[in-house]
Amino acid sequence: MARRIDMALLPIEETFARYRQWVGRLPTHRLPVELALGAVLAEAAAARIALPRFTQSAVDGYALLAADGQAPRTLIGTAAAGEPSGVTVGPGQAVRILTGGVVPEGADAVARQEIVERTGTGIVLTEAVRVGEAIRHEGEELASGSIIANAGQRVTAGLVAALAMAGIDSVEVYRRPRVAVLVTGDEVVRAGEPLAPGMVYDANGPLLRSWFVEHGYGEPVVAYVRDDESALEEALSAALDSADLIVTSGGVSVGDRDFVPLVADRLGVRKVFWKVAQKPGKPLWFGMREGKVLLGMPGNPAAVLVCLAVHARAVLGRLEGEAADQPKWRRGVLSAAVEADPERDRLVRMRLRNEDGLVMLEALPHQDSHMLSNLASAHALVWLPSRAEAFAPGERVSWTVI
Ligand SMILES: Nc1nc2c(c(=O)[nH]1)N[C@H]1C(S)=C(S)[C@@H](COP(=O)(O)OP(=O)(O)OC[C@H]3O[C@@H](n4cnc5c(N)ncnc54)[C@H](O)[C@@H]3O)O[C@H]1N2
Ligand code: MOO
Repeated sequence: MARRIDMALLPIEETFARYRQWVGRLPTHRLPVELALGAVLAEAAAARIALPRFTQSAVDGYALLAADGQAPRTLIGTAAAGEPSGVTVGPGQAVRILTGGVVPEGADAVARQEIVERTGTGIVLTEAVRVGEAIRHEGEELASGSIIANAGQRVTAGLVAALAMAGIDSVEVYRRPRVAVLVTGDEVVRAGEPLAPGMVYDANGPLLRSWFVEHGYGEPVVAYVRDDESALEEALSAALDSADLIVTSGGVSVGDRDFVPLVADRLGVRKVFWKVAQKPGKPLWFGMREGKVLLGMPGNPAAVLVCLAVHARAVLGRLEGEAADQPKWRRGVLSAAVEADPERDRLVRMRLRNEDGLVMLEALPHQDSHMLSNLASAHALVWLPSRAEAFAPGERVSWTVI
């Protein structure tokens, strides 16, 4: 079944192409490895030392020559972690060694303590050992100079550890973006305040702030703006001066008080696209001014969520120099039929279950763009391309983490 294309709405795939084309990378800087957590590497990181650095024992036991079999050995020294024995082991000799201790010259195996009996001045093995037993050899994991991570890779806690272990104390990374959030709407009231008729509690401020914090960008600057052209102009101008990524919520559709496109244009933000073939989040507006990105998100909270999970992720990846140009899509199987939309791709919040190795996805109720309550049970945001007929149980679909 061919997709019915609404020319006014940009397909989601095309938005990724536009971000790739328009959004440049932020400058790079050098950071101590631990401070680089969450940032993206701007150059490959190479091990400064071989790993293991020296041939060492994997157990607490005795370093010796395997060829002596079970003949008695005399103890001639001790090697603890960080304290090499300094002796050379010959036939009929052994060195007491602790896990991580340097294997002494001459020794070619370590007998773990459990198979050793102590005699007065020496030891006897209750079973023989093979050459190389319980030894970690110098360079067996990595040669000095091996590439541990590539440019475009995000630094995780595990990578911080791997870099540190290989003697890398600082890395060149892209600067993380500064984010400003503008929550527009005269009807928006902060939680805890009285709610006059026609007013709604603010969901987008808490959503946007928490999302950026949760994803490691720190506290964004959040401002609340009335539905007033000059108030918006002032706030947006300040945001463009201070942030790399500006996200607005509300005021981006075709209503009488939807001023974001107008004011953005007046401030010299060049529109790249407005309106995407997605549900929710259709009126998404994207533009650039001197490297600064403006994502004008709709006011409906579920539209904001979708725009964050799909579009903000893609834009942040470009700003931060990530190799991927869009969120990571995984595959799963629908456990029940789901309605399709003939004009817009649907982004549906679903519950995820693993069943015999398959990821099963089940759509949650309350998917409309003004509804958020199902987030308590949602794990996955499922991308259902626009088409006339419903999606059938068992169909394979793409999803991303929500
Ligand atoms: N004639 C048309 N009307 C609308 C269209 C259209 O194509 N033609 N598109 C609809 C779609 S789709 C969406 S999405 C909305 C987006 O409108 P705006 O971006 O201008 O957003 P607002 O009108 O300001 O707000 C929409 C909705 O969300 C509530 N809201 C706003 N901010 C918050 C907040 N911080 N926390 C909680 N809820 C918020 C607001 O009260 C509205 O109910 O336009 C449709 N209209
Ligand atoms: O695009 Mo709007 O978010 O469908 O309601």
